[in-house]
Amino acid sequence: MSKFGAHMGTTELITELTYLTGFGNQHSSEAVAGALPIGRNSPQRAPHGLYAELLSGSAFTAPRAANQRTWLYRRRPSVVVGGYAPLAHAGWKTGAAQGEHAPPDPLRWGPWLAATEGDFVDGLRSYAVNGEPGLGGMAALAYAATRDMGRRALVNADAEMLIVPQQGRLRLTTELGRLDVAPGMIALVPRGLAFKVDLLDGSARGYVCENHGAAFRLPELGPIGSNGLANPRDFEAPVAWFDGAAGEYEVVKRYGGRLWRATQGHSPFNVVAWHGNLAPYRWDTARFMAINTVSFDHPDPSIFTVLTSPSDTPGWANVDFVIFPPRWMVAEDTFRPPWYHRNVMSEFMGLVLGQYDAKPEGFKPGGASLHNSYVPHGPDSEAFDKASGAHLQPHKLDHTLAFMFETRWPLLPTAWALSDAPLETSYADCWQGLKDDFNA
Ligand SMILES: O=C(O)Cc1cc(O)ccc1O
Ligand SMILES: [Fe+2]
Repeated sequence: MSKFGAHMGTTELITELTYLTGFGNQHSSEAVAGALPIGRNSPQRAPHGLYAELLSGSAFTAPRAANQRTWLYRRRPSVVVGGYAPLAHAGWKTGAAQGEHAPPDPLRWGPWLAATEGDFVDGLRSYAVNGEPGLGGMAALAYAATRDMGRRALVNADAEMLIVPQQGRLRLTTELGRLDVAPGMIALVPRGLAFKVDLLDGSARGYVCENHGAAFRLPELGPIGSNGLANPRDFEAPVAWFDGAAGEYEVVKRYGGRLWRATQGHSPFNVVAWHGNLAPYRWDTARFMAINTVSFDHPDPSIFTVLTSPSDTPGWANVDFVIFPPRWMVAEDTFRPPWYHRNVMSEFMGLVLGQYDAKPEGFKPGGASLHNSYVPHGPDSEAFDKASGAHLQPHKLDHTLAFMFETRWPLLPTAWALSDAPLETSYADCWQGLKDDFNA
């Protein structure tokens, strides 16, 4: 039984894997007793004949609160890999240079079904991109997989990867150990860490945010105080685990907005012990302590921020990860769904489960929408009529999970998103029924 008890509801999990808890903690883990050096990081000879290797997520001189690094004690250092050659890919795009012109229309896609068999890497498709790998920005992607990655690893040197499963449980094997991730949970893989995705249910589908900017962190809580929203202790990191099986491995590397591949004669998942505060995590959205009005009005969606990647301008996120979880609606004399709005920030949304209150029928689980910078949007006519006529009682929005990647830079849809993906041709029609009801 996992640490997430059955009482949490959305994600009855999975296996007996064990985890270390606490976002950003200084974790320590060893798969073999004595593999972790005590009192120093680089002894003349590391224990058990292992190699010491440092993985940093921040400049050495970053302020202590933002400093991230982990020491790995492994059977061979990751420099032992063959030469890289370019690898073609059907639809993984990153950076504004790989996007198309963004039309000033709202865009929405139905659930995507991959036409071909493939693993997690094969099944990545970018909906929308901005920024530039190495400098900042993000990409919003879909994934669909019908095969394990098996003896294939991915190293994304361009971006941290936030994975949002929508169908099918995943087993992530990372250099630091294994994580089981079900729909309703998310996984966060640090930039530059090797990992692979195997399928616990035979197939899987979901979303990915590639974050080219500052690493995701928990948002400040301000007047909320010292508890609430996503709580640090609910983030689970893996314990050290290594792959003993000999044989060839393919390493796929995202580097400079391009994909590369190399082969090596051993598994990259050969880390016997590690310690540090740069680690992959899983987190169950059912653990989100939602805060909202208990009087009136609809608060800004920033109240639902799980993780934020700040930019260099205070308050203007490179990307925020925001969820719309099950919650009670109690506002009095209030139009409860989102208001109509035009925002400077750009909003990419996905739906894991159920219905989203602003678009009860039109937005499908597995679908996606893009309301770009200054593109007007809000509840469709159906949602408006329902909410403005509703008898306002406490009401539970249940069996629902929508999310948003919100970024300060406009998102450019990709060629795939505009042509091959299930783009709706008349999305904007969902607002045409909003009549002029003015009566003077
Ligand atoms: O557009 C959306 O559906 C996302 C959203 C939700 C909300 O409650 C307020 C603003 C906002 O952009
Ligand atoms: Fe919005």
